[in-house]
Amino acid sequence: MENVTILGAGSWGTALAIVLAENGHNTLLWTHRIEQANEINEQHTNEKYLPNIQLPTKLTATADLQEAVNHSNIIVVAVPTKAIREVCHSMMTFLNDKKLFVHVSKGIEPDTLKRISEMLKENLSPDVIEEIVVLSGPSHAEEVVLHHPTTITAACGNLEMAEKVQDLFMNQYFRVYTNEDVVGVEIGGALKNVIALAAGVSDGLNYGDNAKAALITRGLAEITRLGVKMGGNPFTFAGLTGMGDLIATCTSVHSRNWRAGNMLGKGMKLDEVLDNIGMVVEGVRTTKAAYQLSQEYDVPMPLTTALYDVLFNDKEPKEAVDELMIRMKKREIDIL
Ligand SMILES: NC(=O)C1=CN([C@@H]2O[C@H](COP(=O)(O)OP(=O)(O)OC[C@H]3O[C@@H](n4cnc5c(N)ncnc54)[C@H](OP(=O)(O)O)[C@@H]3O)[C@@H](O)[C@H]2O)C=CC1
Ligand SMILES: O=C(CO)COP(=O)(O)O
Repeated sequence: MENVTILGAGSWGTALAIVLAENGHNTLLWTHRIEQANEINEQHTNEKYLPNIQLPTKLTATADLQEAVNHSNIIVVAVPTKAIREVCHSMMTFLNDKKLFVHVSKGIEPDTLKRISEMLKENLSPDVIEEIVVLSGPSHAEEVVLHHPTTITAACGNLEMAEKVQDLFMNQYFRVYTNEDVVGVEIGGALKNVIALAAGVSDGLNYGDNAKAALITRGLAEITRLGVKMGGNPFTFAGLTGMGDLIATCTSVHSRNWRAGNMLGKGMKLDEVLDNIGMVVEGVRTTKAAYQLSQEYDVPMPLTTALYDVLFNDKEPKEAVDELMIRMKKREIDIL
C-alpha cells in the first residue's frame, strides 16, 4: 500500500481520493479551504462537490500544503487548469526530492497553448519530477463514487510509470489501461470539453439526435486533425481518451460542459451560466486555446471556431449553426 496525496478537493479530486482510499492506500486530500478539510475529517462528506456521498473514514484532508506534499512521493494534481501554475509555485517552496506526479485535469492554457504536463514541467524544477503521468478518460465523478463500471487511461512515455499508476488506481469498478501517447491523451481530454459545450448548445436549441451525432463525429474529426498534427497517435483519438470521453461528455447530464452549453443554447448569457454551474467549466477557456491552436497549426476546426464566436464574439447560437450548415461542400474523410 502506498501513501498518496491528492491536490484539489473538487468533485474529481475527491472521487479519485475515494478510489485510492478504497484500494487501501493511505490517502491525504489537500484543499485550500480549511472549512472543507474540517468537513471531510469530521463529517466525512464533501457536500458542495459530491452531495449525499459518505466518504471513507480513513480518507483524511488537510489545508496545509506542506503537510500534503510531505505525506507521499505520489502527488495527484486535480485542480482546474487555471490553478495549475499557482499550485506548482506554492508546492515548489516545500519540494526537495523527486515525486511521481499524476495529473487528471483536462485543459489547454489559452495564449501559451501549453498542455498540463508542459505547464507542470515549466513550473516544477526537473529535480523534483520523477515522472508525469496523465490519467484521463470517460469518468464522471458522480458515477465513479457509485462504483459504476468506469474505464480510464494512464499515459506516460515511460510505460513502467504508467503501469505503476494503473496498479495504484485499478479495482473491480475502475479499470485502468495504459498508453504511451501523452500528447494524444491530453489533447483528446481537453478538446472533448469544447465539443461537449457545442453539444449542449445543440440540445438547448432542441436540435435532436442527428445534430448531436454530427457534432460528436465531426468534432472527433477536427480534434484528430489537430492532435495528429501536434504529434498525437491517430489511434489514441479513437480510444477512451478521445471518442470515449467525447461520448460520455456530450451525452451526459453530469457534464458541466454539456450543461453550460445547454443553458447557452436556451438563451442564457455566459456569465450567468458559469455562476449557475458553480464548478469548473474547462471548455470555455479551452475553446479559446483550441481556436488559437487551429490558427497556429493551420488546421481547420469549424465547430471550435463557431463555438468561439458564440462564447467570445456574441454570435447567436442559431446563427452559428446555420453558418456551419451552409459552408462550402467537403469530402468526409480528409486526414489519410
Ligand atoms: N468532475 C469530473 O467528473 C471530472 C473532472 N476532470 C477534470 O478534473 C479537473 C478538476 O475538476 P473538478 O474536480 O471536477 O472541478 P470542481 O469545480 O468540482 O472543483 C475544483 C476544485 O479545485 C479547487 N481550486 C480551484 N482553484 C484552486 C486553487 N487556485 N488552489 C487550490 N484549489 C483550487 C476548488 O476550490 P473552491 O471550492 O475554493 O473553488 C475545488 O475544490 C478539471 O480539469 C476537470 O476537467 C476530469 C475527469 C472527470
Ligand atoms: O471529464 C469529464 C468526464 O470524463 C467531466 O466532464 P465535465 O467537466 O464536463 O463535467
